[in-house]
Amino acid sequence: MNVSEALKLYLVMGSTNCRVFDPEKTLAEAIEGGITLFQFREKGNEALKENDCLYLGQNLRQLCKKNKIPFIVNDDIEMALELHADGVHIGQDDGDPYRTRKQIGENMWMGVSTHSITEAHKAVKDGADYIGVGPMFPTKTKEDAHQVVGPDLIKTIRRSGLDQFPIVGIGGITLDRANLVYEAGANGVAVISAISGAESPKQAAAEFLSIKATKI
Ligand SMILES: Cc1ncc(COP(=O)(O)OP(=O)(O)O)c(N)n1
Ligand SMILES: Cc1nc(C(=O)O)sc1CCOP(=O)(O)O
Ligand SMILES: [Mg+2]
Repeated sequence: MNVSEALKLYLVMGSTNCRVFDPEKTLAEAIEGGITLFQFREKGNEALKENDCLYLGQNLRQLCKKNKIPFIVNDDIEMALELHADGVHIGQDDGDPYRTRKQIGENMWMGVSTHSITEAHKAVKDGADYIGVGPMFPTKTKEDAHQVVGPDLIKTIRRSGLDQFPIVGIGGITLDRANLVYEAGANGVAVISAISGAESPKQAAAEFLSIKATKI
């Protein structure tokens, strides 16, 4: 699977986002529903620490491996290497992408968060394999989220020369709004609460996929 295909339905999640089931069951259900990429993002006041975090990461990594879903680790490059992850995701304040690339080598994917055209072009120049663009809509999940940029920023980035580069929209994406992100030109949507907080993560994931299939 190449990066653009993997971005189609990207579940981002950690233990603090799982409202109905435990993280392992939430991920297993979402995989059954058809997610195409997973990011382990263990964040927030109640986040697991050290060995507990590593243990959960190992379990989720195993689940992804068994089901051939690429596994990305958020922020923590050491953990990504320890878990033999398929990639890392870093934000604008998470350190130098060149250094990250040196640490992970050429075989792991590097995703970079962006909130403007300038950041998008810099991320590409710095060697990102994909960019996350957000927030698409207001979100309560990330306390320190940037101001909303909306799907229009994806359209503008596409028109600015990055017409084929792998792009995923993130932030406040629900079943009702996903269509706007796909239509703006994203390869996919990255979702936390709309899947990990759903009564049925499996059904939620399947419904996201059906939107992509019918509206593009
Ligand atoms: C796919 C994707 N896009 C953006 C982010 C946000 O990264 P960042 O700005 O570093 O914020 P945190 O997630 O670390 O709080 C992401 N994780 N994934
Ligand atoms: C992790 C994250 N990054 C964002 C960005 O804009 O870069 S918004 C966000 C939170 C996404 O959670 P939900 O799908 O529940 O809104
Ligand atoms: Mg980060």
